[in-house]
Amino acid sequence: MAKINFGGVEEDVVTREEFPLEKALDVLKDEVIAVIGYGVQGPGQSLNMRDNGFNVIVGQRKGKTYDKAVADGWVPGETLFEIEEALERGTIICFLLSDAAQIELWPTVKSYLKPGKSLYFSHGFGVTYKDQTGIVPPTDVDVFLVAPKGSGTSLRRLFVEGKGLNSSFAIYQDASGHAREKCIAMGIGVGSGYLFETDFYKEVTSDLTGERGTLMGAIQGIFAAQYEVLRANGHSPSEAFNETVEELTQSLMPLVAENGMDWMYANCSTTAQRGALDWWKPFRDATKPVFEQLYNSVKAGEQANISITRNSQPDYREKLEEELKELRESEMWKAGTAVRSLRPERS
Ligand SMILES: NC(=O)C1=CN([C@@H]2O[C@H](COP(=O)(O)OP(=O)(O)OC[C@H]3O[C@@H](n4cnc5c(N)ncnc54)[C@H](O)[C@@H]3O)[C@@H](O)[C@H]2O)C=CC1
Ligand SMILES: CC(=O)[C@](C)(O)C(=O)O
Ligand SMILES: [Mg+2]
Ligand SMILES: [Mg+2]
Repeated sequence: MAKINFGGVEEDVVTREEFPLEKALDVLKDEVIAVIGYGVQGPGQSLNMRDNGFNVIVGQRKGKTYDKAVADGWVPGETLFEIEEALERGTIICFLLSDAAQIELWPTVKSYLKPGKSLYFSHGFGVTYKDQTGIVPPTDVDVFLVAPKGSGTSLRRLFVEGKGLNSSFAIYQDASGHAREKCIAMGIGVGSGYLFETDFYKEVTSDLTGERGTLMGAIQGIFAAQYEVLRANGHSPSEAFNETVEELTQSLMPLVAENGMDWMYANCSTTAQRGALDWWKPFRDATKPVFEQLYNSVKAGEQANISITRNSQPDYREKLEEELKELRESEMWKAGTAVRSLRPERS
């Protein structure tokens, strides 16, 4: 493992240099990797592994998603199967159904986990919240996770561009004595950038916090708050959207991604720098109590409970669609649609 200094804290990480693809292919040469579920992570991970030369099959129930798998080049009866058939054939079972759906399929999956097989997750959810999910793996299988830090869509896109998303990895159970190398080999296989180690509990608590926080929940909240204040003060939707979202995604965040926040600041006016340096701390202080409340709720298992309860309802898709529609049809995001349509590269 490479020792890297992260802001004064030394951590062991796995890079592609020290664990090259050839090594990963060798570690998994006798395995049949069965990706169960072809939603968001399923396609990204299975296609990347297939293109990397691994022996991969997909298990997906019939329907629209199955058809998508066929369109992506998976061949029924050869590399694409009904779920139970894939579970039978696979030696590494990648459980990539939505976290709520995993509960329903678990008894089936469990019945195919013969000794010597491995169970792979991309989230610590099912195992950590076992009191709520009932997911307790048999003791004679390896259990590990690789959690790409981003959407399966980006995992695939970046792979195709020759880049990679970073992933965490964790070993929950090492029955074979080889769980660790198998897990890291899977991490390399799915197209990770570098891999950092965690455990199932830390993976799920950080992930649930991040997606509810700065990655998705908080960012939308801050966008909405600023947009509303600008609109209430007479600014047009164009002006409010550009000043809240478009400039951030098109101009400033790519600079942050490239070289950090200070460098982005340094490439803005001295006026902007002065203001940003004065205001970031009040924003931190105003939102920190909300982040603390969020983390405590995650820690107490409340967020898992809400996710399971809400996402197990028979009409959850319709309800979800209504909430997404509320976002899509808000003035801010409708303004966004118009703004995007005017990007020079789209006309
Ligand atoms: N969406 C993402 O990009 C990320 C997801 N993860 C984790 O990866 C895992 C998979 O998540 P997603 O790809 O988002 O899943 P998803 O919500 O896209 O669902 C995956 C598949 O589950 C199937 N499915 C749903 N209910 C089913 C049932 N009752 N029986 C059989 N099949 C059923 C669907 O047909 C779909 O193909 C989860 O543990 C998630 O937390 C981790 C990182 C990012
Ligand atoms: C994309 C990702 O890693 C998330 C936000 O945690 C998720 O989709 O669960
Ligand atoms: Mg998540
Ligand atoms: Mg995540």
